[in-house]
Amino acid sequence: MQSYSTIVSSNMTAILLAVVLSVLLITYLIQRWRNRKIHKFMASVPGPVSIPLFGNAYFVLKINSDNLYDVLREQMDKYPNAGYWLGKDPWLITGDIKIFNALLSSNQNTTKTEAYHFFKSHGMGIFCLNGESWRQIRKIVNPSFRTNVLASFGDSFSYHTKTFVERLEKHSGSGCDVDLFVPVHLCTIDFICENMMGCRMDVQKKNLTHISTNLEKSTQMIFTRMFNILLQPDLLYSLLGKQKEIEGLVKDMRALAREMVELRAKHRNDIKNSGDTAEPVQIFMESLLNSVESGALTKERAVDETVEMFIAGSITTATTSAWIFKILAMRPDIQKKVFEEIQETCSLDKQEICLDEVSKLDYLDMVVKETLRHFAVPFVGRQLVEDLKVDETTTIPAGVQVMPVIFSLHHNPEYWQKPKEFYPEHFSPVNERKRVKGAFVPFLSGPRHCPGNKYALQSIKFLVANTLLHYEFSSDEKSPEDFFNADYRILFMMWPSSGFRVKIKKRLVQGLSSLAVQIL
Ligand code: HEM
Repeated sequence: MQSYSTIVSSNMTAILLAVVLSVLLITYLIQRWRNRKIHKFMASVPGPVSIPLFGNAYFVLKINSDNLYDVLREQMDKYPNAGYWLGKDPWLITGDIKIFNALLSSNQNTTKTEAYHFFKSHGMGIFCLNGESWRQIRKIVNPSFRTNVLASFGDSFSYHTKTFVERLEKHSGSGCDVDLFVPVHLCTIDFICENMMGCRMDVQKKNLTHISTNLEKSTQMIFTRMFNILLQPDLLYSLLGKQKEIEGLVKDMRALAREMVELRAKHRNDIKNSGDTAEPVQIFMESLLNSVESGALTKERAVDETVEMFIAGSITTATTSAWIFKILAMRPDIQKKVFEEIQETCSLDKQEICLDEVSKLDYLDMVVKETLRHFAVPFVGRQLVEDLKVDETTTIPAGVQVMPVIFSLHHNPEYWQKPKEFYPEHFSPVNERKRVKGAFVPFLSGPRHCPGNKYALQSIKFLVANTLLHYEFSSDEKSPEDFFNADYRILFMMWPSSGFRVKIKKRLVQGLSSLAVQIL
């Protein structure tokens, strides 16, 4: 027979358990009631089966940085506009143009999802900031991309492109494959350092390849972390030694950024002391240092912003340019057309294509845009802080996290004649006029669009056109007929799993054959 005290103790345990369960149930019901709009909305959109408590977290568990694109593409095929519960967080993953347009034009819903915080390992700047801090820095950044500022970059593009052409020389004619990413990236880093920060750092001449390869590795680590729940807690990340590893990878890039802030600050002082009162061109670093002088920003924040601009401006333009060289190598027909346009449009006796002429290369412009259609930033993320009205029948409630999937919109057969092919004619003037607004958004649109969009197009076209004057590109790799279903990994943008390998040969065209030699 059970003693009195045992009976009392087991009754107490049962009561305690009932209280705990009741509290949990009541908390759950209150939460559910508070979030009833979200639950109602999530129930109204299709999506994969959700398991109680875990939701669709199993969907994230199977993702790693190598299969991220495959998993997302497969999900988008099944559910072009779907709700996912990732633990307690409601997500809408969408390729719907109406949602894109409503979200991107919203002045209220500019807050990025929490996953962006993992980029703080690079630096806590404009890319990760939200609210007032973001607005403040955006005001500093915007003037750096005005037309008069962009027009002042010609000499710098020319100087660093000559170095790039010179560095390719050792690879030309060998018949061997060369992966172009690092050489192109060093060149776009040189562009950014001079045009945004006002410092000629000559990373190509100093052969600072580790700045590029380390940035590739740290970015890969951040993307892996974003999609691996186990790596997300800061403490665990540090204990596993990952935080130290990433800090080691970004150390020299941050040192370079700090050096540029110091160099430019000294340059400003020297000018002031010399009595020169001429107004300098308002490049990015000038605006940044004005804010440091006025006390609006600390010097440490200026270093963070310099790092962000360095990364945002260099890796994206390098990926796009490297893609173009690869596409031209795989598609000699397109390469021939681009080169013929250069011959017809530019006065080659100067042995260089200047910025003005670059802006007249319409077919090259179409090739760049088609490259961005296929291989742009694949998706972005926004946390709704206010209800988002999409149309008369649909409002997405505050609290939902929205992931607009750009590659899905960019391959939607409703907007593209040959969605899976590489077809520059998608951007012919006739087709551009016919296209629905918002169907092509490699730089997004609205208040949080990419401020570097015009600079990006200008620098990519300058580099590609001037390189084509000297070299022809070829490849043993066949151009995929279906780019949508090819193999990619994701590092800010889409990267070919097979790398950016091409063969390079000096171009032998009458009147041009000696150009590379003269430039060298
Ligand atoms: C082909 C080249 C480029 C592409 C495809 C591209 C694309 C994008 C996209 C999609 C975003 C939004 C990211 C998000 O919200 O998650 C963005 C933001 C940004 N981009 Fe670009 N970008 C390119 C080049 C550049 C260049 C050359 C610069 C600077 C020189 C630049 C500076 C920035 C900055 C500062 C942001 C953050 C803006 C903000 O949050 O307000 N980008 N870019």
